[in-house]
This record gives sequence, structure tokens and C-alpha cells, in this order.
Amino acid sequence: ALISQASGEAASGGASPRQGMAAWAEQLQRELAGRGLAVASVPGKGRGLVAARSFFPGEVIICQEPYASTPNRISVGSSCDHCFASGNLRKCSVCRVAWYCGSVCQKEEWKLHQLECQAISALTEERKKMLTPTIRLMVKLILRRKLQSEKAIPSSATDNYDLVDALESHISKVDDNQLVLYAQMANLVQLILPSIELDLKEIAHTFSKFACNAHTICDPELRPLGTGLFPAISIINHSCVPNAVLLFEGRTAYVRALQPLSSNTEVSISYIETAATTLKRHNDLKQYFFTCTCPRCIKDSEEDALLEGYRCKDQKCDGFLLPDSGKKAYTCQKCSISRDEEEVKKVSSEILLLSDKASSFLSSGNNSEAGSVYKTIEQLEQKHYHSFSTTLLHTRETLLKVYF
Ligand SMILES: C[S@@+](CC[C@H](N)C(=O)[O-])C[C@H]1O[C@@H](n2cnc3c(N)ncnc32)[C@H](O)[C@@H]1O
Repeated sequence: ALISQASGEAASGGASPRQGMAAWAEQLQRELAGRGLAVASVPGKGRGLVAARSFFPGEVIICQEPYASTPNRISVGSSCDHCFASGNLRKCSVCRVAWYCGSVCQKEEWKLHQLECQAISALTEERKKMLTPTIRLMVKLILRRKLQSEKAIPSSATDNYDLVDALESHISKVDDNQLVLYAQMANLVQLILPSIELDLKEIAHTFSKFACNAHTICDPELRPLGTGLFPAISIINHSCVPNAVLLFEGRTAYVRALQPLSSNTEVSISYIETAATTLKRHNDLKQYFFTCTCPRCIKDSEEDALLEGYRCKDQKCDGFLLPDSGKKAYTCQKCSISRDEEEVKKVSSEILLLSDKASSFLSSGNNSEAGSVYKTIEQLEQKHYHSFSTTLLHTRETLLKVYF
């Protein structure tokens, strides 16, 4: 049923099916069909990637090189601009921004970096400081589009700008402050690339696409190394009980089956950390503008209570709570005292809001504000969670990192 819905509308990003499928979308479907896959329109989710044959656990469903990618900490030179390897890195002597692990990677990037290098070298030191990884990702994306349109580098069915163009941006739902930020970032990109006439509105939309489509490139230990846009892999929707996983080998993204997939099954990966409560998972999914309705999200809250480790209301008792649906309450498994369900959920939401605030202080480098918010969180959590709760232990670990 899913594959029969794979209309031109789905794969061409919204064009009327009567106009037929765009040439790039037809090419993509043909290429994917060769790999046993199809793009389909999935009710309530937009496009999705569907298996057109069975896949065995561990099998690679799809792999892709990034259309554009950038290391996380560009000024420090923590990983190679091309393959994301660390160690023996050498800085580009002209722009002093790009780092490579050797001549092979430098050559691979040369056509693109030549243009980027000219643009960066013309910047003042003050402007160079504004080259965040996201800005650099956009600069590389625009330059790659230019090189492909001039046929200076090849393009293919899964490696072309039409695929980026068709990505979801959710721009109409983005709040005003974020829109202003995207507009300022688009202006900065225009200052970096003065010789290319840019459509600033389109660039702002593309920043919004980054927010719900770009992937964090990780090493085998899942440490983040950089960010990449993999437009074919971006067709895959989210589930909190995914049937596939996204992993990286260097710059290449691999989606592997986690379980046997039969033909006509939608491929799903998790966009977020799955070892979290429903409330936390939904909070983490906010940037993607949808509410997950996977089987885990619509189940009762017993799993959430176990994950959170709610403590007994009696501070002298060390019992855990489990939901008691009859009473709309959580009941201590040791002394049977109950806590009201609404009250428990209210405190959890309050903690989540404070955690968002603390982590945004932390990511903007304001450690002292972050530390004081984390202390408030710890106090709230001590009353709310059992001393073995991973949430509480995680807050304490973060506090240690902030202060030492
Ligand atoms: C990386 S894209 C996935 C492909 C997307 N469906 C498309 O049409 O291009 C992420 C977006 O897909 C949609 N999406 C992904 N998973 C979803 C889900 N489980 N339920 C509803 N929408 C989902 C959301 O709009 C989200 O912002």
C-alpha cells in the first residue's frame, strides 16, 4: 500500500501529480528501485523511504556521502574537513580555516575548497570569527551547487541540488526570532560570497531545512565530529522504536536494518536519544515540528515511570513509583503511598523547561548561569526522583563538567 502511493507529488516535493514526476524525482526512484527502495507519500509524515524488498538485520539499506559537510569546531582543527579523521591534521596555509589529514583528502576537496578558500581569505579577522559550522555548511552547499550547475563536478541521481530543494523546511512554523536569525545568517553568507547573487529568502529557508534534515556525523563511539546534509537519507522518517539505525564510517552515512524488514515496510530511524521518557523525546523532537505517534509514544506511562525513577513522597522511604491507572496516580512499590499523576507530570515538565534553559546557557558558553540553573534542577530532582534515577545522575555529571 505504501509503495502504490509513491506518486510524482510525493517524490517531486509537492508538484501536482498531473504535471507528472519531475525528471530528477524519476531518476531518484529508478536509482532507489535498483537498491530495493522507493520514496512514498506516508500519511501524516510527508515523504518516506519504503523497502521494496526484504532486508536482513545488519544489512545496509542505503548509504550516502554528504552533499555538504563541515567539522564541528572549525577553528581548532579537531577533524579533517573531508574524511573527519583526527590526528596529523594540517591547516590550509591560505585561509587557515580548513584542516586536512593528508594530500588525498585535500585533493578530494580541492575544487570546492578553492572557491571557499578565496572567499574566506578575503574576510577580515573579525568576520572570520563569524564562520560558525552552520554558516560554513551553507557556504559549501552554495559552492557545490554552483560547481555542479557549471558541470565542473559530476552530479548523480542521489547527489544533486534538486534533492536539497525538495527537503522539508517547515518555514511557516518557524518563530519570528528564529526567522530574524536566519535572515541575519543569510546576509552574512552573502557577505562571504559577494560574487554570487543569492536569493536571501531561499538561503533563510535552507537554514530552516538544516534544522530538520541535517545529521550529526559521529565517530564509532558516537562522539559528534561534524554536520552533514545527506538528502537521500533525509527522506527517512523518525520512530522512537526504529527498524533501522544511522551510522557513519568517516564521511559516509550508512543506514542498516535493526531487524528483518519485509517488502513494503517503511524504513525508520531515530532522530533523537531513544533512552528517554515520552515527554523528553517529544521535547527533543520539537525542532522537527511533529508529534511522534509511534507505538511507544501512544503506550501507557509505565515505561516512563521506570525510565524516570520517580521517588516516594515520603522522603524516608526509598521505594520507586509505578503508575496506577485506576487512581490516576503513581504508587510507591514499597509503602503504597501515592503521588498525584498531574503533580508528577507538572514537576517533570518544569524540570524539562529548566534543562532546556540550562543547556542553551551551556552551548552559548555561559557556564556560571548554566551552573546555577543546573543546581536548581538538581534540588528539584532530589525531591522528585529516586537517588538511582539516571536523570538525577546525569544532572550531577553535568554539574561536575560545568564546575571542573
Ligand atoms: C528528515 S525529514 C523526513 C522526510 C520528510 N517526511 C519529507 O517529506 O521530506 C523530517 C520531517 O519529516 C516529518 N516526519 C518525520 N518523522 C515523522 C513522524 N514519525 N511523524 C510525522 N512526521 C514525521 C516531519 O515533518 C519532520 O520535520
